[in-house]
Amino acid sequence: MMNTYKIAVIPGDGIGKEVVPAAIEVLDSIAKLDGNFKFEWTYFPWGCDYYLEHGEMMPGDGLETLKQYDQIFLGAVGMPELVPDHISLWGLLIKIRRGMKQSINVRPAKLLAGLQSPLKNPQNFDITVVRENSEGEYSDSGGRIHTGEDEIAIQNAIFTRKRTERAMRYAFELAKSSRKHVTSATKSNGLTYSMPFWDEVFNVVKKDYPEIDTSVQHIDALAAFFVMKPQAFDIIVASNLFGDILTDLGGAIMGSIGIAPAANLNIEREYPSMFEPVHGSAPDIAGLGIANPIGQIWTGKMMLDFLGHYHAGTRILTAIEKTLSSGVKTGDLGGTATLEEVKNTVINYL
Ligand SMILES: NC(=O)C1=CN([C@@H]2O[C@H](COP(=O)(O)OP(=O)(O)OC[C@H]3O[C@@H](n4cnc5c(N)ncnc54)[C@H](O)[C@@H]3O)[C@@H](O)[C@H]2O)C=CC1
Ligand SMILES: CC(=O)C(=O)O
Ligand SMILES: [K+]
Ligand SMILES: [Mn+2]
Repeated sequence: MMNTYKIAVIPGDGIGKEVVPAAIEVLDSIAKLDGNFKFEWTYFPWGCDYYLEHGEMMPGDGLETLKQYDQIFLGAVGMPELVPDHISLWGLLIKIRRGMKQSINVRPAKLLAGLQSPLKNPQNFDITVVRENSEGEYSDSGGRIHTGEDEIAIQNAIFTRKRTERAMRYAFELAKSSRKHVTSATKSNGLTYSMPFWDEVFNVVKKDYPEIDTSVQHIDALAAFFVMKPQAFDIIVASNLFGDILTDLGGAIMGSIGIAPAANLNIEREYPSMFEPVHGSAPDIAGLGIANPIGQIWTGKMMLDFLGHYHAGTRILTAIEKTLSSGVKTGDLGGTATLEEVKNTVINYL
């Protein structure tokens, strides 16, 4: 039976507009080769250009519109010289994550064939960070009062038992089909309420998974271990901000944040999930045709996995590794290839 997936496409800003069409070409190629499914792409021009014209990042009924699609494929958001980042991200990216109840963000990092990690002697690491994606330190609770010397900024971090537990349970479920280890990223030595709570919830949840080994690390030490011994980790569960920071580091130890993929999941499948790479809009290289499309392409593989097309997803990752092994790499990986060359090479290997 031929499945047709209706995908809402939001290239967004900067290099999002370059890497998204490239990844879509790759996804259309694998669909053709596979023969069991195809995509119907609908583009939405939402982002900072839209904001500059309309005063909002997406139309008022944008979330309702998105609910009509099977999944969302997004590039990146942000044009910091013209729109403050908290306006643009909260008006689109974070609005969708929350509005579509994408409470889990899954971000793998593994040593790929053909890639030079900046680590001197990298062991074979394969980590998945499960990031709580709907609350925590990313919060619009707080305020600013007074001016000048008296000025105060308050930013509340919000941790609910329900969502903390949901992220942790997802991590344990992943660990069952992985190497059966979950590490909790904490900081209960410096934060007196949120992270002791996080630790307590972790201790309760782990009792339901006696077959899974666990460890707890403060986020500062964990960041150091990502560099010193990334092979020691399997599944990591982290709060919104800790997971955010850790996964740029995960990209870096693979070779570049330009290759790191991510999936914002509505695990209940009540609303569409959103697939967007770890990296941002990279204004420093936008428009030059030299952005690395691999993060977005690998993100497309995660979308295929979520749709149940594991074989097609594996073929994409294999084609990525063959491309890198053949030396076709963009500048962030020390190569000289353009985005176009990398994309075409991936398609050829497919
Ligand atoms: N999920 C999203 O939409 C995100 C959006 N942002 C936004 O993006 C803008 C820029 O933020 P930055 O902190 O500079 O992070 P960034 O990830 O856009 O860029 C950091 C560095 O990595 C490089 N880089 C990123 N992706 C690359 C790729 N695919 N190929 C080659 N090089 C790549 C950039 O050129 C830059 O030097 C801001 O407006 C920020 O708020 C940042 C992170 C995530
Ligand atoms: C904004 C950002 O970097 C993230 O949430 O992934
Ligand atoms: K992104
Ligand atoms: Mn980030």
